[in-house]
Amino acid sequence: MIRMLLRVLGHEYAKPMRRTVAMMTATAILEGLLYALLVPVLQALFGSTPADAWPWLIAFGAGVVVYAVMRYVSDLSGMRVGTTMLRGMYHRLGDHLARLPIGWYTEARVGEVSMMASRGLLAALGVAAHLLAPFINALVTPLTIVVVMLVFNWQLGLAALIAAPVVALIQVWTARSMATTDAERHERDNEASARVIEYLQAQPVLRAGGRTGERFELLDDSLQEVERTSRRTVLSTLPGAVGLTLTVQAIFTALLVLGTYLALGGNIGVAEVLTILVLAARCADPLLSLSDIGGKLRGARSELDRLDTVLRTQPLPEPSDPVRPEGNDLEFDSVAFKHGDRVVMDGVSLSVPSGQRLAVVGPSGAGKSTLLQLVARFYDVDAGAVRVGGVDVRSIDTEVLMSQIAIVFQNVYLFDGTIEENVRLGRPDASDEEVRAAASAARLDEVVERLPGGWAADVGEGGALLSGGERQRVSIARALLKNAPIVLLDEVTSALDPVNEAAVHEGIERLMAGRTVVMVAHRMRTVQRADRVVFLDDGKVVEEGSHDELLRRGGRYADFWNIAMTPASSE
Ligand SMILES: Nc1ncnc2c1ncn2[C@@H]1O[C@H](COP(=O)(O)OP(=O)(O)OP(=O)(O)O)[C@@H](O)[C@H]1O
Repeated sequence: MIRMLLRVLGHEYAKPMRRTVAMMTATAILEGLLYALLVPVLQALFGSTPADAWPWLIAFGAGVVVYAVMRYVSDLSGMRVGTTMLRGMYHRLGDHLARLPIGWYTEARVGEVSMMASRGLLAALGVAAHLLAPFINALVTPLTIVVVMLVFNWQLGLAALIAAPVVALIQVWTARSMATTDAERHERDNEASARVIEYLQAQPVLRAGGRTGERFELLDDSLQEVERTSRRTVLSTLPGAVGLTLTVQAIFTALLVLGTYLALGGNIGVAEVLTILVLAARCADPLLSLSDIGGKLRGARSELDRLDTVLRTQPLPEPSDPVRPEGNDLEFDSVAFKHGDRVVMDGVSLSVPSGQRLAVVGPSGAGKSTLLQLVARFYDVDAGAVRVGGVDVRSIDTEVLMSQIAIVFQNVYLFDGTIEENVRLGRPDASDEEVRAAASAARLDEVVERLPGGWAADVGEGGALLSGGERQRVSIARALLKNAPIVLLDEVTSALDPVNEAAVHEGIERLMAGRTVVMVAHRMRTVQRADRVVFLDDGKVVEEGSHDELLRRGGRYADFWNIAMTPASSE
C-alpha cells in the first residue's frame, strides 16, 4: 500500500513517509510495553509485598507521559505528510494531465478523471493522516504484547502467536473477495452518475418526446444496481469480519483454558494467569479494528490504483532534438490511423501549399475531424507522416506546433469571465487594443452592445449567456488574435441563424485571409471558396480537385452536392 502511495505520489515523499511510519511503530511498541508493565505490577500486588508495585506504577506513569508525547508527534507527522502529499499529488496529476495528448480527453474520460482525482486524492491523504496510525497500532501493539508473553511464559505466548498467521490469512482472503465486488461497484457507480447527468441534461428532449418515465426507469434500474453491488461489497467483507472476531475469541478462550491448566498443574501462579488474560484482552481491540481499517485501506487502494492508471498513461513523446518547421505548408504522407480497432485514416496522402485553402468534404464518420486533429497532433499516426512546413509533427516541439496553428471547432468552450478575457486566451500577452480589434473583426462588438455591462459583462459558465453563433464569434476572435499562419476550421457555420451565419462568415473570411487553411465544410458556399477540395469516405481520399472540376467529373462529390442541394436540405 505504501509502495503504491509512493509510486503514485513520487518517491520524494519516501523519506518523510518512512520517518512517520518509524515514529508510529515506535509509539505502538511503547504502547505494548506499557501493557507489559502490568506484569510486575500485578505480580507485586498479588505477592507478599504489594508496596513493591510502586516503582512499577511510577515507571508506568512516566511511560504514559512519553507515550502521549510520541502519539501527538507521530499523529501530527501523519497529518503533515498527508497534506504535503495531497498538495504534491495535485501538482503531479496536474502536470501529467497537461502533458497528455488532447485526443485523450474524451467526455467520459473527463468525468471519470475528475471524480477519481477528487476521491483518489482524498483517499491518499486519508491513508497517511487517519488510517496509517491505527493500522500500525493494530498490528504492532498486539505483536509486542505477544513477545512479552513469550518472555513471560513461552507456552502461553506460543498459543497467542498462533493468531498471527490466521489473522493475516483472513485479511488476504477478505481483500481478494472484496477486490472483485469493489471493481464492480465502481463500474456501477460510474454508470449511475452518467445516467443521472444524462437524465438531467436531456430533460428538454425527454419532455418534448414524452419519454421522461422511460429514461427515469433506466436511471432507477441503474441506482438499484448500485444498491445491489454495494450490498454485495458489504457482504463480501462480512465473512472476514466474523472470522476475525471468532479467531480472536477462540485464541482468548484457548489462553484461558491453557492458563487454567498450567495454574492447576502448579506451573504458574494465579496472578500470572490473570496478567496474561488482561494482556490478551488488550490485544483483542486493536486486532478487531483491523477488519474495519483493512476495508478502508482497500477502498483507498482501489482509488489509488485508478489514479495510477491515469499517471501511467504515456504522453505523446516530445522530440529529443526538435526541428523548426520551414514554412506553413501541410502534407499527409500515406497516413494511417486507428481509434482502437476502427480504421479511421487509411493511406491518406494530400498536400496544402502555404497560403492555400483545402476543403474536406464527406459523409458523417468519414474521418474529416480526425484529419484536422492529426495536423494539431491530438494523436500520433499509426503509419505514414503528417508534416507541417516540411517537418514531421512528431519532430516539432509541441509548443512550437501549437503556436503555428489556430483552431476553430464546432463546440466552443467559454470560461466564466468577460468576453474580453475569453478572447485574450488566443494570445494572453496581447494588448487591450489588439483584443478589441480581434473582437470587432469577429463582429463581437454587436454582441457586447447587447450584454448588460458591455465588455465587462460575464458570459457565464461555459458561455451560457451567449447563443451558439455568438460563442463561435468568440472562438473566431481568439483565432484572429492568435494570428497563427495555419488555420483549422471544423464546420463552423452549421446550424446558425442567418444573422449569426453572416457574421461568422465575415469573421472566418478575415481569419482565412493569407493563411494555410484546412476546413471541414458541409456548405457549398464555403467549399466554393477553397482552392482545392478532397472528398473523404471511410478514411480514404476518394476524389480530389477544385470544386468545379469535381462537379464536372460527376462522381461521388457531385452526387454529394446533388443530394445536399435538394430543396429539403439546401442552404
Ligand atoms: N475518440 C474517439 N474514440 C473512438 N472512435 C472515434 C473517436 N473519435 C472519432 N471516432 C471514430 O472515428 C471515425 C471518424 O470520426 P470523425 O469525427 O473524424 O468523422 P467526421 O467525418 O468528422 O464525422 P462528422 O461529419 O459526423 O463529424 C468515426 O467512426 C468515429 O466514430
